[in-house]
Amino acid sequence: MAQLIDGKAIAARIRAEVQADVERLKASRGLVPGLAVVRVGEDPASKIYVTGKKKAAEEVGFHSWEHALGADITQDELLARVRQLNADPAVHGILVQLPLPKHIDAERIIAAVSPEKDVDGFHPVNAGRLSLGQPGLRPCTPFGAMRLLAEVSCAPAGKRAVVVGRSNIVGKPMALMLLQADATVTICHRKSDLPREVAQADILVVAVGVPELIQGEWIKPGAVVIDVGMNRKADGKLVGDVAFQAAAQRASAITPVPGGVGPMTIAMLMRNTFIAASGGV
Ligand SMILES: NC(=O)C1=CN([C@@H]2O[C@H](COP(=O)(O)OP(=O)(O)OC[C@H]3O[C@@H](n4cnc5c(N)ncnc54)[C@H](OP(=O)(O)O)[C@@H]3O)[C@@H](O)[C@H]2O)C=CC1
Ligand SMILES: Nc1nc(=O)c2c([nH]1)NC[C@@H]1CN(c3ccc(C(=O)N[C@@H](CCC(=O)O)C(=O)O)cc3)C=[N+]21
Repeated sequence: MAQLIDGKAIAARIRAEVQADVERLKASRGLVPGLAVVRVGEDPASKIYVTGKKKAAEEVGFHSWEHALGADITQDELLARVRQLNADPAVHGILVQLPLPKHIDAERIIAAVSPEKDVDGFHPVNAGRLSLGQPGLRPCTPFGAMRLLAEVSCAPAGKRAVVVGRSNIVGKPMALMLLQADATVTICHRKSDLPREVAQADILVVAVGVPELIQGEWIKPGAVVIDVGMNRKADGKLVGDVAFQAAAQRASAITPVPGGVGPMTIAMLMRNTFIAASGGV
C-alpha cells in the first residue's frame, strides 16, 4: 500500500508557518498583509471556496475582504474594481475567483491585476516569469503540489514526470515547475496515449476533471501520484481523476481526494499573499 500524502495536515502546517511570519512582519514593520477576493455571481461552489479562503486569511492574521459582485456586472465595472484594488495600498493580494460569467473576458480581467498583487500567479507577466525560469508569483495549485513532493522527499531531478492536463492554471505551470526542478517532463492531453505515457511516470500529476480517468493498472510501481482532480459525484462525494484504490496498490505515495491538493491550494495562496506583502519574490 502506498503512503498517503496528507495534504490537509501539511496545509495546516504551512498556514501556521505563514501565521508566524505575519506576526514577525507586524512586529518588525507594522505591516499586515491584505487579501482581496473578488467573486462574481452566485455560483455555489465559488461561494464555498471563497469562504474557505477568507477564513484561512483571517486565521493567519491577514486583513481580508470579499467583494461579492452581481452576475450582471459589466466588464468595465469589473475592470474598475480591479484597478481600485490595484491602487489600494492595504491590499497586497488580489484574487478574482474563476470561472467568471460568460459575458466577461476572463483573460482581460486577469491581465488587469497588478502582477505584483497577482497571488493566483495567473497574470501573463507571472506566467512569463515562470516559463523563463525567473522568480515570480507561482500558481497556487502546482506550487502546492511541488511542496507535497518535497514533503515525501521526492526530488524531481532526473526523474520522469508526467503531467496529464495542460490548462494555464494547473497543468502547464505544473509541468514548468517540474522542469525547473530538473525532471524530464511529458505533458499529456486529449490526443495523448495515456496508458503508454502514464506507465513511464516516476512522478504523475493529474489535472483533468474526469472522474477516475487514470486506471491503477497504468501506474508504474513505486510512482508518486498527485491527483489534482476534483469531481463531485451525484451522491455529493468528491472523487479525483485517479482510480484511487487500484492506484494505491502500485504507487509509493499518493494524494487522496479530498484532503490532498485542495487544502494546499489555499495554504499556498496564504504563502503567496505573504510574499506579495513582504516585498515580493
Ligand atoms: N485542488 C485544487 O485546488 C484544484 C483542482 N482543480 C481540478 O483539477 C481538474 C483540472 O482543472 P483545470 O486544469 O482547470 O481543467 P481544464 O478543463 O481547464 O483542463 C483540463 C485538461 O485536461 C485535459 N483532458 C480532458 N479530458 C481528457 C482526457 N479524456 N484525456 C486526456 N486529457 C484530458 C484537457 O485536454 P485538452 O487541452 O486537449 O482539451 C485539458 O488540458 C478539475 O477537476 C478541477 O476541478 C482545479 C484547480 C484547483
Ligand atoms: N482565481 C481562482 N483561484 C483558484 O485557486 C481557484 C479558482 N479561481 N476557482 C476554483 C478553483 C478550485 N480551487 C480549490 C480550492 C480549494 C479546494 C479545497 O480545499 N478542497 C478540499 C475539500 C473541498 C470540498 O470538500 O468541497 C479538498 O480537496 O480536500 C479545492 C479547490 C481553487 N480554485
